[in-house]
Amino acid sequence: IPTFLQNVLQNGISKELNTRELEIGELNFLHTTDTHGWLGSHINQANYDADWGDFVSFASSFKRQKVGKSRDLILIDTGDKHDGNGLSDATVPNGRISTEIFNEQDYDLLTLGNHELYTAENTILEYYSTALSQKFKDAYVSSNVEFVTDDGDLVPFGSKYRYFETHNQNIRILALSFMFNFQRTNPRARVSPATSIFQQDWFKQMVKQYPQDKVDVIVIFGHMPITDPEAHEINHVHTTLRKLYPETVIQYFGGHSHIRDFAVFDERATGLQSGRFSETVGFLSIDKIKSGAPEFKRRYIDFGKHSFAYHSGVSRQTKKGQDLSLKIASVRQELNLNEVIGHVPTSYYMYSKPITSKHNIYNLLVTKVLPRLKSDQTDETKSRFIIINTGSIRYDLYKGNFTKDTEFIVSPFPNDWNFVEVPLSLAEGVADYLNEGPVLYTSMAPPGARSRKRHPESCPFIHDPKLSKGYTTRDDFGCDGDDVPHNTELYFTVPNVVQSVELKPTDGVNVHLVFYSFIQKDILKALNELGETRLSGFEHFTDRDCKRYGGASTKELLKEYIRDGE
Ligand SMILES: O=c1ccn([C@@H]2O[C@H](COP(=O)(O)O)[C@@H](O)[C@H]2O)c(=O)[nH]1
Ligand SMILES: [Zn+2]
Ligand SMILES: [Zn+2]
Repeated sequence: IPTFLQNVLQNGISKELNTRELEIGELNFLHTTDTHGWLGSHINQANYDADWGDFVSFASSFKRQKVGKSRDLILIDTGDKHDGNGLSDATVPNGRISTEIFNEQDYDLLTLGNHELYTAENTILEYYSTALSQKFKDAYVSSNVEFVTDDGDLVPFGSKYRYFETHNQNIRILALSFMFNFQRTNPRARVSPATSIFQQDWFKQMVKQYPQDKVDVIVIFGHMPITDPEAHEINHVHTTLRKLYPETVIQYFGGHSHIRDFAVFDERATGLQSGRFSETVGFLSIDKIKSGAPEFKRRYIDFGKHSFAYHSGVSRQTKKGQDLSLKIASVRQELNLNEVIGHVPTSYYMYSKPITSKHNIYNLLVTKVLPRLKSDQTDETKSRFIIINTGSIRYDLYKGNFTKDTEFIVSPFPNDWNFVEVPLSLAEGVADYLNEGPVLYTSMAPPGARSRKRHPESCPFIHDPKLSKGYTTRDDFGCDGDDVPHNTELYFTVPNVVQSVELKPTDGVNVHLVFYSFIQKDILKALNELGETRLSGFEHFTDRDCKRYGGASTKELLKEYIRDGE
């Protein structure tokens, strides 16, 4: 037994982790979200050093040792399982092996995220290997997403809802799951607005069959942020549900915005969101469920071996967990994810260094990496602007080995480059236009900024070099949600887009504006609005004016830059 666990077992406290026991209630939940293929642990970050085998072990030991036979535990995931790590992205199709590994966890409720809907192959894989699987056919719920069959028929993506009773306390649960209003689905799926389901026959029938007196807890889990200052989707859902179930306890589990978050909806309803990239396991408990005054407790557990051992009281993996960790290690070998391509001389950060810093990753991209882009479709004698959305970069680039895995971690998307030839006077306004507008898809605004509208005041800054760097979370219950205090990360704002500009002195008035096909609609909107105000007799640009630019993806360019050195 490691010394730290001996301390825990003898004294009930963890000096090393500086944490305290979880407050177990009648009904308990462990929640993951936005894992994005991070099933093989964070090799560079000691506090997130657990892999999926450790997590599977933890959930079963925690249930056995801490929850016991008199209380209940429900395990939930809220989607986004692709795009962000070599384990999912280095296979064809993307997720071929990581889906099998992920599905080893015994989830009671699970659903899909938008990353299961960008490509048809991911949607088909998710539908057949998970939603329809023998193991998850009851647990997989999606109330507002449908799958399009080979014949073009629309069928529910899993169950529309799930009603069940817990084993120990016989708590009657009614669970529904909502995807945010995602508009970029491939043709094999359809997402309807969440609130539209309240008009549908199956929903009305469900309310009739399971009215308030037959339900103890409503669980709404889905790929939708629990704090949504722009669209308020979850709040619209809550308003309707509360009318139908005025007294029932409602517990939300959200995702998509990648933050640790907890929100109080009313005295009988709260929501939990559990971060991203297997950095967090969210814990939530509800006590006094039938008293009319339920008590909610929440905690954000770091996805690390020490945290798991402390909270389960067991430091050894289960046989199943051990086998899974061995499988993950061998899949990583098979996919050559540890293959060293180059050396990163210093770390580059997304938001813990200002964008003007030479340690900021966007700064590195626009000054050193994007200028390496070469078109295989058009001449390159013209001046050019290369614009990328900051949301396309997903993780910090750490000092040390740059491996095959690193490529996918930093920039997982195989985005195509397109371009449009435009007057210089328009091109130079596009980035500012997009940055002054609303959030472009998910920008990589830092976690604090994404919940700041709700909590303008932040938690006390922790500066203790002995602690690991990480989150200091402010939520509706205050500042004590992080299971382990971290040395607070500094956050600087990140714009919607960044650009690399190459102006050639001999050039005419037209330039090439190069961008990811993913943001073409936004580029056209910017050009057309700027054109209308800046140029007389302006004619709108359309998709037909946008041509393929070709050339290597950002992930390739970054890899080559690191391999070649400065
Ligand atoms: O091809 C793509 C696909 C996605 N993105 C970026 O990712 C987010 C969505 O990721 P979540 O994990 O669902 O938040 C999207 O808004 C884009 O910012 C991309 O750049 N290219
Ligand atoms: Zn996500
Ligand atoms: Zn998402």
